[in-house]
Amino acid sequence: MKKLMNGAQMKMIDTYSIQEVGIPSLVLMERAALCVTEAVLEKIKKTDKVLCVCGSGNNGADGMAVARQLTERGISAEVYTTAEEGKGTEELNRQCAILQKLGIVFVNDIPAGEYNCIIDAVFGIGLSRTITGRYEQIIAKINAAKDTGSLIVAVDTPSGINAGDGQVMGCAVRADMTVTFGFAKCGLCLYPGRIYAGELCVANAGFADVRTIPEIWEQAAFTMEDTDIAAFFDRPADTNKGSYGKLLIVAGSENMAGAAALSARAAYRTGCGLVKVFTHENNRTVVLTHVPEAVMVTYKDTADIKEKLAGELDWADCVVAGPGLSKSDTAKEIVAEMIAYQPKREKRLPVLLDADALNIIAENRKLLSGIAENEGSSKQYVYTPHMGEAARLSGKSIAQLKETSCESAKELAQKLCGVCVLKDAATIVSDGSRIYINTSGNSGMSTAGAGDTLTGILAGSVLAGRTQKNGKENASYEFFEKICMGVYLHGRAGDAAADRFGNAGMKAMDIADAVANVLKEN
Ligand SMILES: NC(=O)C1=CN([C@@H]2O[C@H](COP(=O)(O)OP(=O)(O)OC[C@H]3O[C@@H](n4cnc5c(N)ncnc54)[C@H](OP(=O)(O)O)[C@@H]3O)[C@@H](O)[C@H]2O)[C@@H](O)CC1
Ligand SMILES: Nc1ncnc2c1ncn2[C@@H]1O[C@H](COP(=O)(O)OP(=O)(O)O)[C@@H](O)[C@H]1O
Ligand SMILES: [K+]
Repeated sequence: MKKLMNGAQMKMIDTYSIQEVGIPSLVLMERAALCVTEAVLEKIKKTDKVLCVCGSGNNGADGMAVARQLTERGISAEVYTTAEEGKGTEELNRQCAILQKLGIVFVNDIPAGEYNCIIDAVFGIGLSRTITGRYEQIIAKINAAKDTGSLIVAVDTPSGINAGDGQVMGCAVRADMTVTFGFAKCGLCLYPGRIYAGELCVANAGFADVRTIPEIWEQAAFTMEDTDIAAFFDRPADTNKGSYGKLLIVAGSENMAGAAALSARAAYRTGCGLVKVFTHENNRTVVLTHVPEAVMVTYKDTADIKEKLAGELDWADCVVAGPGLSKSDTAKEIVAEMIAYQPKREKRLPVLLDADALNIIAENRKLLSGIAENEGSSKQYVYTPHMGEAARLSGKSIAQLKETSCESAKELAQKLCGVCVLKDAATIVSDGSRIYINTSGNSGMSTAGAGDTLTGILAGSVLAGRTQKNGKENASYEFFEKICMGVYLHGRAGDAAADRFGNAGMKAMDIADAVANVLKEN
């Protein structure tokens, strides 16, 4: 697990390192700049010309230090700065004075086509308002240079991108690479900031260890990495299929079989012990053709559907409900029964609600209050809305949700009394307080059925943690973390499917099957 910081948290880390621990500001800056210099040297030729475009804050000071370090290495590096003499930060004034003594050239324009590489050091985490006027022109000139083939390397953040939410504050530099300090910033993992950042390189600038400072560490968002996968999906030798959980998938509707098949296949590929599909009788052949390992429980009409479902809920260790379910009266009855059933059970059943189950809830607020009354703090419900479904659940527009995705996921989790997986190109998971930002996946996953595979993978992830080497439930990971891991694994499976079939040609079933490859390789 890797922490992600916003601008304010990073500022606290900066201040703590300097004021509490006593690491001099210029030492941090020198190390930060060295990381940029090394990254640039890997990308350019000895004869290339570099221009460092520096603002009047410490981001600009970093840029000046980079100009000095490149000059030391024999590279032609010049500086353009917006800072008036003596009016920058203390560090900037120091860096500027050194450059003047060294005779480094200061220029007064950013001509397109003249420099092979431009270092964007206009704004970093100190960007505090919408960019207009002179700064807008500077950013336009950096982008124009990019269009003529200059390599653009951003220092800490692409200038104009909000480090917290990834939004463009008026305009922003389109970098080829961003060297960011200490921690990846949330805004460089969220869209559109993630695109503006280009290749992201997280550099160790020597900040003090902040793991013991809850205001920073506990509050920070996080993401998963490949190195986390093995621990979640550990499979001890002395186990049987019951050790990996019994999953009930309530999905599909009359002649809608694909969603159930995708979810079930993905669940098995994630390591589920036993998967039962509860669906309309007409779907039996299709589901079994794709997942012969599945157990089928089918219905033809609503006659005894409640009793049938209750029996299966008793059997299950986890339930997925909603993919391909439709909004028929039968589907509505199923969702209502599932919610009414929870308080009757001694042990709370993890219930993952997706697609039409969410639409049914959005249209019937009584169901929501049913959940709210019984859930308390147990948080066993997981909701997986895409932006359209989230708009229906929250009453916000899709544009609003995208601009405030972290806050929106948090609010939805609170409102729905569970864990919200707000699906998008950068999926956010929240339990109402914590924020997970997903960094895996690709545009090939924008394909029908990709969400159905997510439900199976999430269930697999929840159930994988059931067993530890001693046969007891794995308490090392919280329910919320298991869901975050499922989201990460889904994206990695999408990446593996794209490696094999390409972004355009891959399809949802490829994602389901590729989970096996990802688990095998990690
Ligand atoms: N030891 C350290 O401290 C270390 C710091 N590090 C580096 O410092 C960076 C943070 O530096 P920072 O805090 O000085 O902020 P920075 O990003 O340079 O911007 C502030 C300036 O921009 C201005 N401004 C803001 N918005 C504006 C707008 N829309 N339009 C116009 N102006 C605007 C703002 O003006 P003001 O609001 O004061 O009027 C101020 O002048 C960080 O990202 C990293 O690169 C690393 O070297 C590690 C060690
Ligand atoms: N560009 C992308 N990058 C990363 N993940 C993506 C991208 N597009 C879609 N996804 C993921 O694929 C899934 C699509 O789900 P959803 O929209 O519910 O599809 P469907 O309803 O067709 O099954 C989500 O988990 C989403 O995060
Ligand atoms: K910058």
